[in-house]
Amino acid sequence: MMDGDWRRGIYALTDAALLPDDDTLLAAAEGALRGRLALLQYRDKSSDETHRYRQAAALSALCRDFATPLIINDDIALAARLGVGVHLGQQDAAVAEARERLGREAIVGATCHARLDLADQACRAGASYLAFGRFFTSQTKPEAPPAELSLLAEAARFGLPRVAIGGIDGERVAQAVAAGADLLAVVHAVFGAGPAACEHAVHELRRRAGFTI
Ligand SMILES: Cc1ncc(COP(=O)(O)OP(=O)(O)O)c(N)n1
Ligand SMILES: Cc1ncsc1CCOP(=O)(O)O
Ligand SMILES: [Mg+2]
Repeated sequence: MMDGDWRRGIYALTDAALLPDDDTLLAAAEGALRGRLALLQYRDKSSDETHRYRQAAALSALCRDFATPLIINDDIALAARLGVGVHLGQQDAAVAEARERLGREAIVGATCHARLDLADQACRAGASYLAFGRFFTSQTKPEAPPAELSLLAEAARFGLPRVAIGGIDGERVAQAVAAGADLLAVVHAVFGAGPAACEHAVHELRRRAGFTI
């Protein structure tokens, strides 16, 4: 059981290609949670709602055991059904809609790519955190628009936690933190080596990031 601050630390995103079935997904997520995540995101692009609900509900129960917030990618209705947070990109529903449907306390994250104007809009619409990137080459989403790390310092003006995403691994995590990232959003560096390696992967990212608690 952990009861940490979700605003600073490692933010792991699941990946349906790396974690193709329920057992693998849950074993990997449990390992990552044992390594002490700040947040866990369920990211699954399939259109099978039954499959998505089943997996997200299982992750929600697991996250409750670790007192770690679960975030659902893209899908406000699924987040509302489970009573958890949501992450929205520029092609997804509006942050204001999520805030209205999920309530004041919910974590609502927003993708801002490399743009401070998008961060300003998300902030005004009630976002809980602002995600920037991709900062490095990403195996998971190579086509994501690139961003410079210097953007993170400029984004301090919004007073919200700043998430860095895209190619973050053990070699790069300290650079992202030094540039101003509060949360390091990671797919491959946590889930790329299989369920048995996830706990160590998160510990190692935390150590290299300088997160001591
Ligand atoms: C923490 C975090 N940051 C960025 C994203 C990307 O969201 P989006 O631009 O909507 O792209 P998809 O993830 O939906 O492909 C994210 N999911 N999480
Ligand atoms: C969803 C998303 N948005 C920008 S990069 C990315 C994927 C990050 O995955 P990885 O940590 O494997 O580069
Ligand atoms: Mg999206």
